Amino acid sequence: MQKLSSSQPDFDARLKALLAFETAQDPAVDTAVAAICDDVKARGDAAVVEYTNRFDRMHVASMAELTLSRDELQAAWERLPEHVQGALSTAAERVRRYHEKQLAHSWSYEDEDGTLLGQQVTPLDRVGIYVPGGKAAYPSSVLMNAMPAKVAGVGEIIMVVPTPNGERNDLVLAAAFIAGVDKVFTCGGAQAVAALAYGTESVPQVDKITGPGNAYVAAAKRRVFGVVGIDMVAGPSEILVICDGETDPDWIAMDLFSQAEHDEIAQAILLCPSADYIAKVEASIEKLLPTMPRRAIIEASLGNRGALIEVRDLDEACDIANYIAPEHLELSLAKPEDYVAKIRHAGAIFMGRFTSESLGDYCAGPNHVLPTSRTARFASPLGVYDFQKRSSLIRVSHAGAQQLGKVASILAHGEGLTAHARAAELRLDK
Ligand SMILES: NC(=O)c1ccc[n+]([C@@H]2O[C@H](COP(=O)([O-])OP(=O)(O)OC[C@H]3O[C@@H](n4cnc5c(N)ncnc54)[C@H](O)[C@@H]3O)[C@@H](O)[C@H]2O)c1
Ligand SMILES: N[C@H](CO)Cc1c[nH]c[nH+]1
Ligand SMILES: [Zn+2]
Repeated sequence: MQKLSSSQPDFDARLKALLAFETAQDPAVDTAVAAICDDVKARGDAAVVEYTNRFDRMHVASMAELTLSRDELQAAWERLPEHVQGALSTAAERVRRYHEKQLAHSWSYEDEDGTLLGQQVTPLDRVGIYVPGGKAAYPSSVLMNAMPAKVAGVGEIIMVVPTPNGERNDLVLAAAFIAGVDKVFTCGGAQAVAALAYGTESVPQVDKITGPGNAYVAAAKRRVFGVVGIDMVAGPSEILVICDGETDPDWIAMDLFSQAEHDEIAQAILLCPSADYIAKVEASIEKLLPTMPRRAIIEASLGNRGALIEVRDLDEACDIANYIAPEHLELSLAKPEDYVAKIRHAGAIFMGRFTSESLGDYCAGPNHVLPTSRTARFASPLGVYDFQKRSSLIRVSHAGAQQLGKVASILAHGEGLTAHARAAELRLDK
């Protein structure tokens, strides 16, 4: 794992190199994804079945074998032990309650002359949610995608999830059941994204696709954007921890592991003003790594893209955090409230020593689908707003047409658009 110090003369260049990662910019991935998407568009179900057999090592003959009804989701729920049902329900309820606060409502106002202006908010008709499943199963991602869609009032939720080797995960299916998913297709990757975007004989075309995934999924979402809406192009998971040097170093090591274990190209970084403390975290990492079932992934991730960075002070740590714009930022500090206002760019901010990022991944309430790869500079967590859209409302009164008609006429003539001008002028009193 790299060790850096902000006082190194070439620190800025080193930090830039550490962060360098562009989702789905690999031309080989783009080429493969383009071919898969075009094939699914042309051949529909047959192509989805072929690619699923190839990439997920399955042996199905038709799309029917990749289709799950609500009854099958319910059966998965009923197979779960009671304490697991309880945990899933608690998480779902907390996620629902948080997202209800995000619900936007229609609004309007009237000018003095009776002209009405406003915005009508409507849910999307049908959305597709992508639940990753290549290297791990993610029931929590089912909740994080489906609950905001449900709260928004989306008419139909179609979920896709790969089941490598044909192994279905009851927790994932049960989460889909309690979240109110309407239909599940057990396929993933670019072929699933293309099926949702273009529609096939079995998969209904959706209006928007949300959810994280690997480079193939990201490239496919980027490719189909425009045919359908997408939430974001998500990259691998990231965590940035700012610590004052007083948190148990084992806790911080495990928090870094928690995102590193997602993927060999996930990113985990610690910023701390104390070199002694950094050495303690390093020792904790060495001690704890052999105890981790996903040790190989964690080791690769920390080796590839992890770093322990000594900073001058906590203010500088906040400046660096704003540059990194991480997906997850832990403020493992005595008084996180003193620093939170200094953070302008982060997908989610976890405040205080007891707030491990992992609680946010599962059950705190806020969404865990967050902007990655520095996109928190301009993007926000997945939310109810991603499943609602807005139409402007304009109802001009007779009196309003007199005033607005004159303004529009002048501007339309200025643009040389006579029909626009005449349409306004025809409504002026003679
Ligand atoms: N941001 C979040 O909220 C969040 C949540 C969970 C996971 N993640 C991230 O999502 C990613 C999940 O990736 P994953 O791989 O586990 O699952 P995935 O479902 O994204 O990808 C699996 C699919 O990739 C396709 N694929 C694999 N190799 C291919 C190849 N050579 N050619 C064409 N297609 C191929 C297959 O179709 C397979 O079904 C990880 O990076 C993880 O960190 C993010
Ligand atoms: N940390 C992931 C988002 O980057 C979400 C997740 C799901 N399960 C565990 N973690
Ligand atoms: Zn996670």
